[in-house]
Amino acid sequence: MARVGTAVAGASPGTSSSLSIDAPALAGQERWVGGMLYLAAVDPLAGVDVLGEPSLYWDSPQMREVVAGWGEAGAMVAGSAQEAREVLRLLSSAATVRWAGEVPASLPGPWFGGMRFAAEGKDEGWGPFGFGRWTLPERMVWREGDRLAAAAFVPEGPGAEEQVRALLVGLGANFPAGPLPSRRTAQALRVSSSRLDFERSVERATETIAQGRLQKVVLARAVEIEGERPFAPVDVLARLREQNPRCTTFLFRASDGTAFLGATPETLCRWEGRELRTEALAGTAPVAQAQELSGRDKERREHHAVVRYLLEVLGPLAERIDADEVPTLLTLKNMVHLRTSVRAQLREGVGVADLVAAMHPTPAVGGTPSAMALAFLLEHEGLDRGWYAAPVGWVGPGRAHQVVALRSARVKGSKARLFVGAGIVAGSNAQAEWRETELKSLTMVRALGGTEG
Ligand SMILES: C=C(O[C@@H]1C=C(C(=O)O)C=C[C@H]1O)C(=O)O
Repeated sequence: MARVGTAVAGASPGTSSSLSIDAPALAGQERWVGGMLYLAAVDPLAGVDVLGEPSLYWDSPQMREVVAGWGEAGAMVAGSAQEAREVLRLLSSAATVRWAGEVPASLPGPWFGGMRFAAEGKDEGWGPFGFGRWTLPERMVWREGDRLAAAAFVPEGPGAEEQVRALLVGLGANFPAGPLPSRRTAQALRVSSSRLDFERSVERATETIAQGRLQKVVLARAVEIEGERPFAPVDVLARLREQNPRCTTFLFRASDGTAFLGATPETLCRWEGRELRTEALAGTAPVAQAQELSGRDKERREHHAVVRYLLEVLGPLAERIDADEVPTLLTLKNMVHLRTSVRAQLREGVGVADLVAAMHPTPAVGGTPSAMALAFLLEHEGLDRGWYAAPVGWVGPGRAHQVVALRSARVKGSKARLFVGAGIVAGSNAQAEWRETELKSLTMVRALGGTEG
């Protein structure tokens, strides 16, 4: 059963969940009071200097969405994929916030969170994240057009509006006007990952593919990283957004403060009313080989597995689907991907909960046939992916933006566990796939090490 937790004002993640109710029972009711104001400021992340480390960050330059959040006014927890679907359905249909005073013209969220890639997992480090968890920040600051707006949320109850006003007064008076000052604290990293294990799994995958039981499977591995000093998530975020302007930079905090952060190039769904935007992103080469990428047979097969899948699963949910006829190149800092943009006009009543349930995991992170690929991963990958490669993002009434949590790491103190994967099809070569995952790891390694690279 999905649960709703309300936290006391000012509480940090981990002190929530005092109230436990059946999430669907909330539908149609207003349980939080929100208030807003505009700030004379330019960078939501700059709030770190007065509010401390944020509990969430979301920066999608493509959609012009930038949000930082502090504290937790409420949390919704899901213990399974079915519960995650219920929570997403609830948050995308019910107005959970009653606005006191001015109502924002547009607002990402206000619920932010994510879920696990798959149900099973043994890595205790993922424990505090739960299967799925979405939070309503106590204070959030976001870009609305050319201005920054700030909101505060408090559980509905006596005195709630006064509490909201007090929080807003504090935000308006103290929020730094300038951008986050750059704090370039480069540090040496100890990096380790088992090459032999990964290459063996790739070989096992190509054998299974040769036997005809699988067409594609995306194998991932973890990279263990240790810094000389504890990582400062804000500094890592600042570098991620600067170095990856075409990606969505994100941070979510678990109940014990562990950070899950990254800069992903892949959108799972941007949903608004009847409109859906999604994409197939698969097929990778170093920037220097960009011109050859579109012509490579192996890369094209990896890519087309995703396009076919999207058209197939979206078919029953859409009245109309438009996809690019040929993939284009998406150029990132040090690699290029094949990308096919897909837009759909959805059937009445289809929302983000249905989209996530139908689409995740796409063969960009799972494989084909999907069930076979997932069974293969469970048996041979030897990795608890946790929230890596899973849908993370924001949701609110009638709108949501979910990305695929790639190029990401779980960070606690001076330790980080980073995740990278690559699509395996017939003809894949273990050494080349290792090199591809090394390339993908650079996004996080550079940001954690504080280097420009
Ligand atoms: C699995 C990852 O990336 C995915 C796999 C890709 C590929 O195999 O070419 C490309 C982009 C992503 O869909 C990752 O970054 O960890």
